[in-house]
Amino acid sequence: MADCFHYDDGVLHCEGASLEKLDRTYGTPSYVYSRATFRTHLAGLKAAFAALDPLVCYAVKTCGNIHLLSEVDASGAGADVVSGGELYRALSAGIPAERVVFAGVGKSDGELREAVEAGIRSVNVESESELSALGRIAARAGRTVRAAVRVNPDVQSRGTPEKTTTGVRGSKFGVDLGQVPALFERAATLPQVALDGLHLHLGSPIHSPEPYVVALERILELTDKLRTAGHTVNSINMGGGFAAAYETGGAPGWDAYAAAIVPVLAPFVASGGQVIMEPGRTIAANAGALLTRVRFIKQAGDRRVAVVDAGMNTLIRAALYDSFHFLWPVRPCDGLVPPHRAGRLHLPGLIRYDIAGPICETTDYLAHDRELPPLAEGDLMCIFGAGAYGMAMASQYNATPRPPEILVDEERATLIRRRETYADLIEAELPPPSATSAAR
Ligand SMILES: Cc1ncc(COP(=O)(O)O)c(C=O)c1O
Ligand SMILES: N[C@@H](CCCC[NH3+])C(=O)O
Repeated sequence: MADCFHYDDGVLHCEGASLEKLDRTYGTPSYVYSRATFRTHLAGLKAAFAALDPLVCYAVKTCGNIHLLSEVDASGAGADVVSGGELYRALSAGIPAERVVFAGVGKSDGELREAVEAGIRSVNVESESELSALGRIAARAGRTVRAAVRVNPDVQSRGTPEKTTTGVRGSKFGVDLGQVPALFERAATLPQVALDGLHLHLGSPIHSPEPYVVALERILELTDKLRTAGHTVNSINMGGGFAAAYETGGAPGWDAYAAAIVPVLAPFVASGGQVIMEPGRTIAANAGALLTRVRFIKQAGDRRVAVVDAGMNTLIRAALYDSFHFLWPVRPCDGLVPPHRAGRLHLPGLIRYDIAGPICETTDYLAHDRELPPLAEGDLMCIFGAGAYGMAMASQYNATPRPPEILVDEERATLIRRRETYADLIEAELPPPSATSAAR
């Protein structure tokens, strides 16, 4: 998996752009993306699975800026969306509706209607009630909608946090295996719903191919059962979940996933079936980084704390899931450039820090106990692997404007989302009575 963030002459660059230079133009905190990495990842994943000729539907929730989505479109990939808003993003970026699949346990009537009217590739229903609602809405619109059932295959994956596991018994996601035939029976009574696919998503990240193999074998067995009962299964959507290397070598390559998964699905494809996949993290995580600045350094008991200007409002993953993000100064003192990215680097001269954000929450840390080159107030730091679920989960908590997003293409940097302002914080709020009467 390519990574275009590298040290050149002791200074961190994204492709050919120095992060110091980006800071001078855009300030901190800022999200910086490498177009080459994003593109290479889309192409590399597709190549690894070429034998299945899959429809790759990039998970918009991961990082949904329309400039990145237009890269997705240009690569020939589609979009996996989980809300009307994500559908709007995908269509706004030019992704054709026939390459869009729509998951989600709680779609509103309005969202189902938008999907039906857009004519998307598949609405992935997650309950019998949703299937009935889809039938009613499609009938009212006088349109036929293509659908799949999201199946809960009840497969646990080792190392996947409980908080991000979706495909185990009792989860709110999908329909238990045993209930799926009943949904196909029900769909047969809904003339406007063409139910012809099965969908699964085990969770995120799934650190090895084995859980996919187990889940897909169950799905293929179910496919046989459904076909024997006279139903049609034209597509199997294996969801997302491929890991990203937050530490050097910390994830299997796509070839390793493909080596195990392709043989399982090849007979289905040979029989005319289509495979769909919904990668997110594996595409975007290492295509993006968060640039932040050390504001203050303080001693708290026996801990050395560097307070930076990015916090859980900017990147919530560490505070929410205890996730690991490698971080390092943009111009490390004494040229202490990291030889690779890992939790513990044994270099002489490192000092142990906690990296805290400015938010008024006890969990607002980006990292604990990290050995880093000596930091000074004002230093620029880079938080790596922040392209996935970074900006997408950023908030205005503590009334903090969200950061800008910058897309780098070789030496050229383009602002693809501006920094929010204080005015953005109150933009959607109606004036309070006092302000209204004062204005009169
Ligand atoms: C239905 C669905 N598909 C795809 C994804 C993308 O997952 P990942 O970013 O791990 O590839 C998710 C998120 O976990 C999801 O919920
Ligand atoms: N948002 C999570 C993973 C869950 C993905 C959504 N189904 C993360 O930051 O890792």
